[in-house]
Amino acid sequence: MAVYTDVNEAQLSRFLQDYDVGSVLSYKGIAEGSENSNFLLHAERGSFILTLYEKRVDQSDLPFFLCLMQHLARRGVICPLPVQRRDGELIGELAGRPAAIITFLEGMWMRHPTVAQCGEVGRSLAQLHLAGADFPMHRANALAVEGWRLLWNGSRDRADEVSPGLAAEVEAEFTDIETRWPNDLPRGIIHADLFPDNVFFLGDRLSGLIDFYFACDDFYAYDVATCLNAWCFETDFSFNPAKAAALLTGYEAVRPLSDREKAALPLLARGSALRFMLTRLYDWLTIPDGASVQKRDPLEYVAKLRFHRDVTSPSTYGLS
Ligand SMILES: Nc1ncnc2c1ncn2[C@@H]1O[C@H](COP(=O)(O)OP(=O)(O)OP(=O)(O)O)[C@@H](O)[C@H]1O
Ligand SMILES: N[C@@H](CCO)C(=O)O
Repeated sequence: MAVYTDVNEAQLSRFLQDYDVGSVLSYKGIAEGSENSNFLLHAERGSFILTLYEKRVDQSDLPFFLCLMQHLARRGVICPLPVQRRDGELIGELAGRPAAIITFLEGMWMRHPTVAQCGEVGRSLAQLHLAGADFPMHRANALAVEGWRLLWNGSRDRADEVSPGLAAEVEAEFTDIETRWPNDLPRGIIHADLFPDNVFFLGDRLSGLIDFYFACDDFYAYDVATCLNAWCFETDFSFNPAKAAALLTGYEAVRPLSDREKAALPLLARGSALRFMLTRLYDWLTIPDGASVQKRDPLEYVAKLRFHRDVTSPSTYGLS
């Protein structure tokens, strides 16, 4: 579930007086998501998502996330547009939490994306990278290599509870990845969490990208690597080369990858698999069973890590 903070009608009506959306027709909490409290809001002038930002989001990052969505939406990326308050601000306060309203996007996320949908994601990711190139704000990636160490320090001692031998395997990964991690690939704004549950489709047409709350500055090719992991493996964790080729072809139709970016993909995909394994492992070990936050399987990302470790050429991903 993802309603941590309840909002009553009087509080909401008062909050909406600062906006030009008319009065509330109806609103209800949204179960999906885990970071923030989200509500579907029908107001006289349209449908919106109302988000109350909870403790896992650093409040000082909110202007970056909301201004980024505004910037991208104005440049044609299909993402929510934050609604400005009458005073021009994008962030207000509701029930004691920072809160914002963004436009509602139609569509559904795909539990089993098709090859064609992977192509659409690649294309949209490249559009996002190009549209973000002149965004003037910056945010370091809190979950870049140094951040992974902090997560690992909090889980290493219990990693073998999840899978025997995992601690030693991850230590070896760290040594290798930290030594070889590139420092000079093309970089700019990345989404950093473009998983299927953050992409809506109407049929094969992509109808929205959401959840920019991990967006930051990092290598564009790292974002591509994250999408390879999130979109191009099947539920039995097997790699689907047709989906990878479609995703990369879609991406390159908009923003061709340089030879150095291509050559780095196996390592970046390994690093990205390690990053998501670590956040999942940390949650797995620290969130109590039965808590409202959904725990995701870290072993899925151990399997992906092992796959990329054996990749010797980017041609495995369908690149020449
Ligand atoms: N602009 C939007 N249009 C339509 N639905 C939306 C929109 N934004 C969010 N949602 C809905 O709200 C749900 C939660 O949104 P979101 O993924 O941003 O939440 P979150 O709390 O940041 O969760 P997490 O980071 O765990 O995915 C989405 O799965 C989707 O159903
Ligand atoms: N996409 C992440 C969850 C955080 O948004 C995962 O699947 O581990």
